Amino acid sequence: MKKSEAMKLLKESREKIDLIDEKILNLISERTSLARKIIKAKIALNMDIWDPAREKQIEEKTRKIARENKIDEGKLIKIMRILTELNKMEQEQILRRK
Ligand SMILES: O=C(O)C(=O)C[C@]1(C(=O)O)C=C[C@@H](O)C=C1
Repeated sequence: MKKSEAMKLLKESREKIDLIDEKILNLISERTSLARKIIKAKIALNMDIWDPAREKQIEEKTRKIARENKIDEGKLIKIMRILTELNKMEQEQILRRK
């Protein structure tokens, strides 16, 4: 590959990554907003914040998607765990404020 081609490829790929990162971060914000709604339902239904069966479902779905896309399963699961942790933390904060 020529140096000029490589530089173009790097620049274009990084621009794409910037756009994807923005989308990911906006989706994470959207996901977190849903957790703030869910806590209201959980309070009304007298449910715990932690739902291990639901988390298991998410883990299984993540494993499947990781395998289909040949991405490291463990790493993808770690990302999803961070997202569920973020939501549980948000829900706990709302509960404490009540
Ligand atoms: O589905 C719920 O009950 C949620 O509160 C959302 C969520 C998640 O982030 O996906 C968070 C905590 C639960 O343990 C399970 C799932």
